[in-house]
Amino acid sequence: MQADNDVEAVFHRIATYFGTLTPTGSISFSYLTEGAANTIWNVHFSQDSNLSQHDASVVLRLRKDISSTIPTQGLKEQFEERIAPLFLFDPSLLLPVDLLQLCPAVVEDMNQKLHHLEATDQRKALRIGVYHPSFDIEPYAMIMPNLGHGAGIVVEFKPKWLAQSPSAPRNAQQCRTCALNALRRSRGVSGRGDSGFCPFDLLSSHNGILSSALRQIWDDEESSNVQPALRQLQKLQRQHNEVGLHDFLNPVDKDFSVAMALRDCSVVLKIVEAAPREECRLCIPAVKLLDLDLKDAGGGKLAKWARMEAELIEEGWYTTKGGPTIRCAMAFQ
Ligand SMILES: O=P(O)(O)O[C@@H]1[C@@H](OP(=O)(O)O)[C@H](OP(=O)(O)O)[C@H](O)[C@H](OP(=O)(O)O)[C@H]1OP(=O)(O)O
Ligand SMILES: Nc1ncnc2c1ncn2[C@@H]1O[C@H](COP(=O)(O)OP(=O)(O)OP(=O)(O)O)[C@@H](O)[C@H]1O
Repeated sequence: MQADNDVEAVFHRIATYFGTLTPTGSISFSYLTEGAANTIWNVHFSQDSNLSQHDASVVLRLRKDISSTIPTQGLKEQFEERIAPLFLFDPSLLLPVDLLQLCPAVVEDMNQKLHHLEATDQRKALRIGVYHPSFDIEPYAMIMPNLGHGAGIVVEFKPKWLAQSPSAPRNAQQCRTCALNALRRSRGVSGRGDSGFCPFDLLSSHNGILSSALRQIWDDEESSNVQPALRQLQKLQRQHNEVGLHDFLNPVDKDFSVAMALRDCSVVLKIVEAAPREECRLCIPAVKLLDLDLKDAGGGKLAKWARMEAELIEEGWYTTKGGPTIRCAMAFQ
């Protein structure tokens, strides 16, 4: 059957990724998780496969059929041209990402799995109803190492805005992230960008402040490896800082794609038991930045950014203190 042959061809392409030209056994995919724009799938090999030692060691990332995503091949080119050069100081912060050609049957199977997850209440309510484009429209996925594979635990957070918005009032008491979190909490909504701490605390030279922020995401004092990566991210955000209300309202000749990507990426930390003679109980051998896709200002995004910034300014979210649930570092400067 053609569909089986196609799936076999995908299997061979994934085997080639691992340097194996004659794979045995079979391959399957299981849903791992998803964000607003992409779904993430574990890659499994049957026990009798000569690739079984690689079971769940890589993931596939498929874009969703929404106006804010662009073809995966173009996304990869943009990443290589615009994002990778920003991280030459430490390329290990980025995950190696490759393109993988899928086939109609695999894409269809994954869409059916999303439907099944919905029918069995295993897909978050806010993600329901969005699937992948058909193979004709999007033949590629990204393939990359699974950060959750192997020993240790994985902790993830979004640092969001590590530089204040250029259009925040001079007398601001809250940073861009805390101001938006306060607005959203007042409306009973919050997303992954609300980690429960002020992003500036992540850059604090005061150990107690840093530890207390990080304890919102994992329950230990170890933090030494995290700040260099965050400082670099802050530096890059400052270099790409044309993201004020004036910029969004006057977008001609402006490019927000890198600036807004730098403000919406995730930090993933791998945490493992330290060797017995180490000072700390745990250590962080890997810090990675995920989801640095360039942001497309189309599809209503530009209007959203302008509206959000205008609301924060006009409704006074920058200038009020956050209240009992938000402790912004700016209010303590
Ligand atoms: O607008 P923000 O700052 O809330 O960021 C959005 C994120 O919300 P967050 O605040 O991190 O919970 C939002 O994240 P979640 O929905 O919380 O996973 C998306 O990352 C969204 O980007 P896109 O639409 O997928 O390109 C993000 O939108 P843009 O960065 O593209 O505006
Ligand atoms: N290589 C990976 N290994 C393990 N988990 C991953 C990997 N890549 C992504 N994930 C998980 O999948 C989630 C969603 O992935 P990703 O951030 O790429 O989606 P997105 O739709 O672009 O996110 P957003 O909601 O920010 O737009 C991540 O937050 C992370 O938990």
